Amino acid sequence: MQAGMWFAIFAIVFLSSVYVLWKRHPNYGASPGAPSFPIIGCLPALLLNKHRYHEWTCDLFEQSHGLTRSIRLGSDILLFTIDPTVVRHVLKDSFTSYPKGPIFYPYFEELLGQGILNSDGPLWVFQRKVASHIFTSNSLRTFILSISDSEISSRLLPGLAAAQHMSSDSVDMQDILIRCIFDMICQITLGMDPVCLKFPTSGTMEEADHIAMSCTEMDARHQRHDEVHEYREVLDEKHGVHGGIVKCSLRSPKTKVPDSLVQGFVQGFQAATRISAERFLVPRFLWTMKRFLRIGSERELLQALEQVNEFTTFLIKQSKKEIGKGRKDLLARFIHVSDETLGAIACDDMGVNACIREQERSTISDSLLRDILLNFLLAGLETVASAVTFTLWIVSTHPEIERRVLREISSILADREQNGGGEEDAIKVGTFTYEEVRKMDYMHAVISETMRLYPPVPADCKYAAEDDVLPDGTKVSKGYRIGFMIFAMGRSAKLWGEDCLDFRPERWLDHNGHFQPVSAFKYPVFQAGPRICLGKDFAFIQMKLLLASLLMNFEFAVHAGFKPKLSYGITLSMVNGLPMTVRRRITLVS
Ligand code: HEM
Repeated sequence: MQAGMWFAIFAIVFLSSVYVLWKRHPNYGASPGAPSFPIIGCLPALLLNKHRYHEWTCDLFEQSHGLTRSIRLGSDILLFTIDPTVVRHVLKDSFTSYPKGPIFYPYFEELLGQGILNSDGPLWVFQRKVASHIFTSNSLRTFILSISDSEISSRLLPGLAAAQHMSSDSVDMQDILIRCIFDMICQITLGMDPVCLKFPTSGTMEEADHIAMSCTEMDARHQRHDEVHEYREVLDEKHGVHGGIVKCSLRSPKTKVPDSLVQGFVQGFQAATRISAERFLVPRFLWTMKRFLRIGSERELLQALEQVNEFTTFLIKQSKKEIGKGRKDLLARFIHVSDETLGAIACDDMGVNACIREQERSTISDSLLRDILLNFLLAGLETVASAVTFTLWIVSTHPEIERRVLREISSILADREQNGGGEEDAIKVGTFTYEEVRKMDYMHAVISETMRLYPPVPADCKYAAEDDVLPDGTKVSKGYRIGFMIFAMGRSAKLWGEDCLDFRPERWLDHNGHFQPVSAFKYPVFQAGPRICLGKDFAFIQMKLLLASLLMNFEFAVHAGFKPKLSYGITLSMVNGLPMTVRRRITLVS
C-alpha cells in the first residue's frame, strides 16, 4: 500500500515537471500541428501522422502564417520550408553551404556507394560533368527513344492486348509499368534486358497469333511495320511465347549475361533498394546495431548486395571486352570516356582535376563505374514509374482531360498522315517520333500537373554545413537539416492560388496552348540549381511516349471510388497498386 502511494506521488511529481518543462520549451504553442516535448521533440506528432505523413506536412503550413517551420526531432533540428526564395537560397545561391552531407550517405552507402546521388564535392562535380557531357549527345537521345519505342510496341502493347482477353479481372498497372520501365532503364543503362515485363499466356500458338493479330491491327493504324515484322518473326520461330514469357528481339547489340546472374540482380536490386529506404523509418542506432550483428533485414541487405555486385562485376568485365562493337548504353559510354572527354570536362576546380588524376585520366575505376550505374538505375526507375502511374489514374478518372489528350494525339497522327508518314530526318520510332513527342504540349501539361499534386520525390533534404541566415530571416546553425517539402509546396494556396487542389492542366499552358514552365524553385519536382535532375528531358520523352501509346490503344478504368493510398518513402507510389480494367480502344475521338 505504501509502495503504491510512493509510486503515485512520484508519478504526479514527474508528470508535473514534464508539463512545466514542456510549457517553458521555446517551441511550446508556437508549433501548431507539431507540439514539441522535451527530449523527443515532435516525434509523437510524426508517429501519430505516419499513415498520412504527406498530408500532415500540408497541414503544418496551413496552420501557420510562415512558409518555413522549425521541427525538433530528438536532438536534431529540422527546418521545413515551402518558400521558393528559401529553396533558391539553399539549392542555388548558397549551394556550397548546403551539401547532402551526412543525412543521406550512410543510409545508401552500401547500395549507391560514391555515385552521383550519394556524393558531394569534387567527386560529385566530376560525375556531373562526365554525365552531362554524355547526356547532351543526340545519339543518346536516339538510343533512349528506340529502346523505349521497342519495349512499348513489341512488348507492352501486345502484352496488354493479350492480357485483356485472358482475364476479365483488373490488372495492376503500377506493377506492369514498373516492370516495363525497369526493362527500359536496364537496357539504357546496362545494355542488357532483364525481361521483367511478362504476361502469362497458356503458351499456345493460337493465343500467340491473337497477340500478333492485335499487333497487326495496331500496325495497320499506325504503320509500325518494322516492330510487327520483328515480333511476328519471334512468334513464328515459336520462341515468342516461351514458358509464359513474351520475349522479343531488340535491334541494339546487348551483352549476354547468364540468366541466373540476371535473376539474382533483379531480386537483389529490389531488395537492396527497399531495405536501404526502410532504414529511414527506424531510429539509426537500431539498424546500425543490426548491421553490426549481421541480423534481420541487414543480413538480407548484405546478401542482396552480393548478388548485385556479382552481376555488375561480370557485366563491367564483359562490357570492357565489347568496346567498339556498337554498344550505345550508358555503361559503354562511361567506359569509353576518353582522355579527350576528360580533357573537355576538366575545369579550374582543383578538386575536379585531382579527381580526374585519381581516375588515371583515361578510365573510370570499376568500383566507381558500378556506383554510377546503380545510381542511374535508381534515379530513373521509380520516379518515372510513379509519374506515369499517377497520370494514368488521373486521366482515366477525368473524362474531359482524357478527351483533350486523345484529341492532341489524333491531331498529331493526322499531321503525320498529311505529311506522308513523317519527316525524312525525324528519328523514326514505332510509336511516335521525337518531333511528335515535342508537339504534345497538353500531355506535357497533364504530366506536370500530376507531379504538382503527386510529386515522385515528395520531399528532399539538405544539410547546413555552416551557420547561416535564410532570406526570410530564419537563423540556421551548422548541423541543421533543411527539408523542402515538395508535396506540400504543390498543394499550397499561398503558392498556387485558391484552386491549388483542383487538377487544371491549363495552368501550364499559354493562350496559344503552348507549355509554359514555372520557376524550378516554386516547383522543385526535379530539384533545381546545379543539382537539377540530369534525366528530366529524357524522363519527359519516356513518359509522353508511354502514356500516349497506352491511351490511344486502350481504355483504362478503376473501380468507382478508388483512391490510392500514398506510400511513405523516398518515392511516392500507391501502396496497394493501381488495379485497372483494360479494353482495346475502338476510336480515338468520338
Ligand atoms: C519523373 C521522373 C523524374 C523525377 C521526378 C526526378 C527527380 C529528381 C530529383 C528530385 C533529383 C534530386 C535528388 C537528390 O539529389 O536528392 C534528381 C536527381 C537526379 N536524377 Fe532525376 N528524376 C526523374 C527521372 C530521371 C531519369 C529518367 C534519370 C536518368 C536516367 C534521372 C537522373 C538523375 C540524376 C543522375 C540525378 C542526380 C543529379 C545530381 O545530383 O547532380 N532522373 N532527379
